[in-house]
Amino acid sequence: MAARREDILEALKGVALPGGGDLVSADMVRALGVEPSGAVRFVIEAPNADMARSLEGVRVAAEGAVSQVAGVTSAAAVLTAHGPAEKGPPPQMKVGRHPTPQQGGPARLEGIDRIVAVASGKGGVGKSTVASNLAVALAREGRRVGLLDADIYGPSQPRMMGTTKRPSSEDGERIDPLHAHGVTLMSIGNMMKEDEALVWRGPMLMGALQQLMTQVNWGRLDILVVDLPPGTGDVQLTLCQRYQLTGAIVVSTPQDVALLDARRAIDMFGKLKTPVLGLIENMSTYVCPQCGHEAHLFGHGGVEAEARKIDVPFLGALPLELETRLAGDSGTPVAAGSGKAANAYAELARRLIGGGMG
Ligand SMILES: Nc1ncnc2c1ncn2[C@@H]1O[C@H](COP(=O)(O)OP(=O)(O)OP(=O)(O)O)[C@@H](O)[C@H]1O
Repeated sequence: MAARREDILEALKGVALPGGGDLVSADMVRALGVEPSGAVRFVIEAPNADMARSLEGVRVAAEGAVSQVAGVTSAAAVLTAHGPAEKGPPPQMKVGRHPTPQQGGPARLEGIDRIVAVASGKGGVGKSTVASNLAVALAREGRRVGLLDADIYGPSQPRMMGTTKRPSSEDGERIDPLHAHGVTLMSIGNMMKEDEALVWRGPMLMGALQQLMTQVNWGRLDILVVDLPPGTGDVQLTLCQRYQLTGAIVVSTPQDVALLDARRAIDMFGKLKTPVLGLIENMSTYVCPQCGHEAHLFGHGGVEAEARKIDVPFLGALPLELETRLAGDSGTPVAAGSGKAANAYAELARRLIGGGMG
């Protein structure tokens, strides 16, 4: 039997804090993740470093309590603390902080009708390419579209959408997003130098995501497309648990290894009760521009067959072509122009709109 979040939280309610109360009533549990294998990970976040140091016994007790829950195969907890408050007002809006507690269940974002996540199991299958092109194609169909690059460790939307400018903030609290190709967009990449590395742990990532979702002046949107990092990590968990998503689109190449990872991503969305709106096969066919020969470098049809097998819609196949890559590198997505790929994206956008998902 799979471990249930409610049972884990119930067990954590039984772990008392030295000053009274328990981990759950004190709202100190963050990033609770349950792997399909039954492995459970979570963060215990103390208000300050001194308190965190005094809670080692509580951490061990929490791991012990969770490991007794039915379906749990292992439990690992990490202690963190809020950092000291920043001195004085920041000169510019700064993204990256610990998340603030959120009351109630997944939240709706004011003024945003739909939130659709674009996900993949494996890296490099073209998820960011699909997210940017889909956003542009939806905008070309007349929708009000936002694009949030939540690929916090490897943001590529500033390059793909051609917006490397730093967004401004009038009050150091709210961020004014950027605009390109008819899309309102925001990426953590716009807040960093291009070659700067982010060395953040789970809570900082979750705080950054929360800021990007709630502190950006998105305005009224028909749809916010969220470009997720590859895999099944903290950002995916936080997004699905904290916000009401319309659903997720999973991108894969037809290759077996990519499909295997895509299945894991689909399984994760199932566990998080986030609907999978459909699968997309990227890098499907390659037509030689010289001789017109059609080749299937990563296989062909695997994603459609998988969609049929797990009974989710197959949203379409996108060609592997040089133009798509060059367009992404140049900052004008291929969907902004005309041609085979642009048509495929337009069709995809219409299908989503027709199905009430765009
Ligand atoms: N259909 C396509 N035809 C040609 N090149 C493509 C296609 N799709 C994506 N690419 C190229 O493949 C590379 C990887 O794509 P992209 O960054 O979108 O993948 P990703 O899945 O988002 O990767 P990451 O793991 O970094 O999140 C990019 O250079 C992109 O231009």
